[in-house]
Amino acid sequence: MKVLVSDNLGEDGIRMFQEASGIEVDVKTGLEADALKAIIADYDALVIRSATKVTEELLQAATRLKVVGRAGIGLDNVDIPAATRRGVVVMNTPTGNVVTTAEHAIAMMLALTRNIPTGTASLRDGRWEKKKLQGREIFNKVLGVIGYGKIGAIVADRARGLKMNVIIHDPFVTPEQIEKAGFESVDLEALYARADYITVHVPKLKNTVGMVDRAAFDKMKDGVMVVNCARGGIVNESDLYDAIVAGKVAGAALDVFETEPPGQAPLISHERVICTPHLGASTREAQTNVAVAIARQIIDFLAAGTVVNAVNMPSVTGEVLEKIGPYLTLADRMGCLQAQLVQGPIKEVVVEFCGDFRELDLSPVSTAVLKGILTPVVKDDVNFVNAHVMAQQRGIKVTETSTAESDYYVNQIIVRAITTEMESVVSGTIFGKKDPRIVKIDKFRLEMIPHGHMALIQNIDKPGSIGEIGTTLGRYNINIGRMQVGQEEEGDRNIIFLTTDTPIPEEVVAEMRQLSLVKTVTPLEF
Ligand SMILES: NC(=O)c1ccc[n+]([C@@H]2O[C@H](COP(=O)([O-])OP(=O)(O)OC[C@H]3O[C@@H](n4cnc5c(N)ncnc54)[C@H](O)[C@@H]3O)[C@@H](O)[C@H]2O)c1
Ligand SMILES: O=C(O)CC[C@@H](O)C(=O)O
Repeated sequence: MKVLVSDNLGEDGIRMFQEASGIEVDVKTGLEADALKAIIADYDALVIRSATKVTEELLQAATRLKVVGRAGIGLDNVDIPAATRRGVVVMNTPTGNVVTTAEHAIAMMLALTRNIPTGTASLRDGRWEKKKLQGREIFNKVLGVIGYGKIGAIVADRARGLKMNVIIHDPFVTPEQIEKAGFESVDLEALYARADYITVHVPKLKNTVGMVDRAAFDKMKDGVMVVNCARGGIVNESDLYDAIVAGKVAGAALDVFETEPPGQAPLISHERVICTPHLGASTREAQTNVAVAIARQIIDFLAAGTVVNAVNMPSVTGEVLEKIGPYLTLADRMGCLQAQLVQGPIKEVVVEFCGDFRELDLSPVSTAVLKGILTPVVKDDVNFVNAHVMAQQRGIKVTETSTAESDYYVNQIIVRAITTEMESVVSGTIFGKKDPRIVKIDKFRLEMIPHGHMALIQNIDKPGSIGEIGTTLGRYNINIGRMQVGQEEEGDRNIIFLTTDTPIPEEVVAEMRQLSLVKTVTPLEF
C-alpha cells in the first residue's frame, strides 16, 4: 500500500507510516494541482492538512485511492460528495487540536484588547505610544461564544478562569447542557445585545457563512470586539470592515479568512484588526496529536478496513463493516424511499429491527436510514457524522426498537416515517449475501430492488392496466428495465415499481396520472 503525504505532517506521524509493515510512504509537499494529479494514481491513501485541494478532478485521476486523511478538523478543501461517489473514505482527527485552537482564540482576544501586536509594531518603528495604545480589562466583561462544540466549550471554560461572564448561543445544544456546565444559554439576539467580546466556533456550513454580517453588527453593543478562529467567511469581512470604520466594532482578531492567504485587503491593514495566518492549530503538541491520530487511523484502515472518524462512513471495524455493510445500503435506500413517498414534513422516524441480526451493533444502520431520509432534501450535505444532528435540527424524533420476531424473512428492517399528515411504513431485507430488497410498502407485499430511476404507480388491479402504462412510456421512447408488482393484502389495488433507463419527464408523469386505471404516480430516484 502506498501513502502520499502532500501537506506538512508532524514527524511522529511520518515515522509511524515508515515503520508500518506493508506501507510505503512518500512525502511530497507543496505540489501544484497538475503535479499532484500526475502522480496520484500510484497511491492508496492521501494525507493532507489544509493546503492540498482534493477536487473531483483529482479524485478522477486517483484510480487506486481508498482513503483521504486530514490531519486536523476542517474538510473545506475536500470535495466530500465526489469522494463518496468514488467510494473514497474521508477521515479527519476531530479532537487533536481543539485545546490548541481554543487557546489561540483566548490569546487573540487578549492580544487585541491590550494592543499587543500594534504595540510591538510601534516600538519596532521607534515609537513609544503609551496613551494611544491604552487597552481594556476583560475581567467581568461579557464574552459571547457562538457554537458550543469541542472548541467553543474549551474557550468558555478558559474565559471563566479569566473571570469573564460567559454567555453561549448554540441552537443544537440543549440549554440544560450549557447550564449544567455553569454557563448561560441565550439566543443570538441576546448574545449580540449583551456581549463585549464575541467569538465564533461554528463549522462553515451554508447557514453559517456570513452569519455575522451587517445586520448582526447592527445588533451588537457599541465597541464590541470580535474574534474568528473558526473559518473564514463566517464573519463577513466586508461588513466587518465597514463596522470597524464606522466605530461600531472596536476591533477584530482574525485567524481565518474568506480567501487564504487574504493578500493586502484593507481589513487586514486596518489598525484595529490583528491577524494570524491560520495558526489556530499550529502548536507542536497539536500537530503531533493530529499526525499520530491520522497515521494510526490510516494504517488501521489499510491493514484491516477499520474506519474511525470518517465523515462519509460510520465508524466501525473492518470486521463489523463487512457484516453490516449490506444493511447500511438497505437502510440508506429505505430512508431515501420514505423521503420520496411521504407527504408533509417528517416529525418522527421509527426504525425496527426484527428477527435475527446475530447481535450486530445496528446503530450505524439507523444513522443510514436518517442519511437516506435527508439526502433528497439536503443532497450531499448529510453524512454519517451529521445525520443525527441534522435530523434533530429539523425536529425529527428518532426511535430504534428491536424484536426477535420477523414474519416471512429471517430478519427485516421496518422504517416508519410519521409526518404531520400521514404514516408510511416500509420493510426491507437482504437477499443472498448483500442484495437490498424492499419487501413491503404499507399494505403491499413485493420484492423491489431500490436502484436507479424508478416510478411507483398505484393502480386498479384489472386487465389492461399494465399495458396502458407500457404504451404511454413506449410512445416517449422510455425503456422499462424492470417491473415489480406488489399486491394489496386485501383490496383491489396493485402497486407497480418501474425501473426505467432514463428519468421519466414531468409531462410524461402527468400523462400517466390521467390513465383510466392509474390512481397515483410517484417518480423515485435512488
Ligand atoms: N483556526 C484553526 O486552525 C482551527 C482549528 C480547528 C478547528 N477550527 C474550526 O473551529 C470551528 C469549531 O470546531 P469544533 O471542533 O469546535 O466543532 P464542533 O463540531 O465540535 O462544534 C461546532 C458547534 O457549532 C454548533 N453550531 C452549528 N451551527 C450553529 C449555528 N448556526 N449557531 C450556533 N452554533 C452552531 C454546533 O451545534 C456545534 O456544537 C470549526 O469551524 C473548525 O473548522 C479552526
Ligand atoms: O492544519 C491546519 O493548520 C489547520 C487546522 C484547522 O483549521 C483544522 O480545521 O483542523
